[in-house]
Amino acid sequence: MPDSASLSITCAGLTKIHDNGVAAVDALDLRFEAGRTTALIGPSGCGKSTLLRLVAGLDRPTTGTVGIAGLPPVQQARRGVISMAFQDPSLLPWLTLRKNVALARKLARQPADPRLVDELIALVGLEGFQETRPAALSGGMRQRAAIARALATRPQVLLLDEPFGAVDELTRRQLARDLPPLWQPLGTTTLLVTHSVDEAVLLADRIVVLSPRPARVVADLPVPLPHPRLPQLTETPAFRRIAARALQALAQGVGDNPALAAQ
Ligand SMILES: Nc1ncnc2c1ncn2[C@@H]1O[C@H](COP(=O)(O)OP(=O)(O)OP(=O)(O)O)[C@@H](O)[C@H]1O
Repeated sequence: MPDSASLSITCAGLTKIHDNGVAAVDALDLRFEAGRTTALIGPSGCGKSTLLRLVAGLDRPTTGTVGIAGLPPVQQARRGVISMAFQDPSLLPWLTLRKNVALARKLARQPADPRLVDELIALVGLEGFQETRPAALSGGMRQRAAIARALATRPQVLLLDEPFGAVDELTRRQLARDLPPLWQPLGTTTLLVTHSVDEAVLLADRIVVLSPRPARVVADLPVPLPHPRLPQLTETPAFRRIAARALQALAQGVGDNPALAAQ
């Protein structure tokens, strides 16, 4: 049972033209169901991060709206229900790993929960590094720390922007297996930006494929595979079929020959 109400996210006519005139997101109409995980994939520079920043309330739309359970993102962010983990994790250098993760709860005005903090650190494979400062962690370890920090508030909305970019392939697959069971019982609505089609299929219930800039929806694919998704699932025909469809849609979006992309 979810221990918090799930929140859906609705983008209506969402358009973002940056101050330099670059159109990053164009009239997107998308609804992300409460409690589901959606992977956003698309070519580099197509506007994925911009979309995530709009949903987080870090950027304002040029036109159109984002609603999280009907409220503007900024308002939901103030309630502390949104968590983010970005590719470039901004851990506080003077705090230990444990304190960095614990700080998230403090900032969200939630009571301290040392057991949860240590559980999350272990889950992302950083047991033994609780007292280590960020400078002594590798890039991939810092990214995993950022994921633990994002989960420490038990968020209702979780925004992950290429959170595994610097993590090695085996660890990525372990995280893809271990993380969803952590946020699913909370009813967390998760958006994951990734460049890896396999990661999208492993983690998500749905894959939205975006076109080159400005981002438009090219394909909207369900991922009807049961959880937990063990690493060996990537070798199964069902998995490969979904991954091939996502790749094909990506290639179609950039105007490539879909027959080639599917091979
Ligand atoms: N603050 C900004 N000001 C001006 N232009 C921006 C800003 N942020 C992003 N852009 C531009 O908007 C476009 C989309 O960028 P965005 O970072 O959203 O793409 P992305 O799909 O996340 O890229 P990648 O996959 O390479 O991380 C790019 O052309 C980028 O240069």
